[in-house]
Amino acid sequence: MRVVISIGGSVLAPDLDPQRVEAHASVVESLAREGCEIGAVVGGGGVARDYIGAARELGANEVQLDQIGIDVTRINARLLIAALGSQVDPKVAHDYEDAGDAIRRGDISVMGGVMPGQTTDAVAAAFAEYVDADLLIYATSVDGVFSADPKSDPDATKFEEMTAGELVDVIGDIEMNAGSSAPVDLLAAKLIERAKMRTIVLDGTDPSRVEPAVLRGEHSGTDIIPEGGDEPTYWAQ
Ligand SMILES: Nc1ncnc2c1ncn2[C@@H]1O[C@H](COP(=O)(O)OP(=O)(O)O)[C@@H](O)[C@H]1O
Ligand SMILES: O=c1ccn([C@@H]2O[C@H](COP(=O)(O)OP(=O)(O)O)[C@@H](O)[C@H]2O)c(=O)[nH]1
Repeated sequence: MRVVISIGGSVLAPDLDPQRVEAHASVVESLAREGCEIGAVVGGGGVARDYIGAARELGANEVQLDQIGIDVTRINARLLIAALGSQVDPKVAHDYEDAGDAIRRGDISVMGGVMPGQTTDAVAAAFAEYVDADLLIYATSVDGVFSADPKSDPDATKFEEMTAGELVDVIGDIEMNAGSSAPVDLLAAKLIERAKMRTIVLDGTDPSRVEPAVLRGEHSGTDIIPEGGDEPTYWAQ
């Protein structure tokens, strides 16, 4: 089974805690031992937002701010690489071809951002489509996709499952400035829809939640069901 795991910066590196990074790396290594081929995409987290905020005050434009965000995602990718064993490609992949080559060689490949105007959510979706992944996982700071932002709307309800088209509708109104927060960005949602990619959005603050989701489809987040896609297959079956 080939899986792309997007690890939000907010869950990988809300602060610089080596034990947390190690815990995420352990999950990735454990899945690799189970025979999964793995691509990981790492976000920028609070550090990216701090840099973006400072540079915005200094007058940088949105593309320049995105470039700063990309740099931070790649530093976080290096952190994850440092925690992964010898099975990882030691280079942060800067494009999908390099990432795909690493996976074909049998390595775990780690990416950060690639270009302005999007977030690592879209990188993960494009990476998953490029390598024909069986599953795309978003390990983020909320346990799934809600009808509205659960941090600001107490009446928001969680979708246990939804189509990619419904996902596009729910997140379509969220702002797209550098550093903005959404469980999955709009471009990612469109790519998931186009690729008919089976996708799970879950709470990755506890990294151990990723493994049962990948191996058995067990999680409490949101399943994004492809319209006209294949039935889910799990490695354990
Ligand atoms: N409809 C929604 N459903 C779930 N989360 C939402 C929604 N709208 C906005 N959010 C916000 O999206 C954020 C998730 O993104 P973020 O914290 O940037 O995670 P990551 O670091 O994984 O990218 C959460 O803080 C949550 O409050
Ligand atoms: O391909 C990319 C990936 C990231 N970013 C920028 O880097 C920031 C941090 O990345 P991301 O939002 O994915 O981090 P996370 O939300 O996971 O902390 C984004 O807000 C964008 O400004 C970008 O421009 N292009």
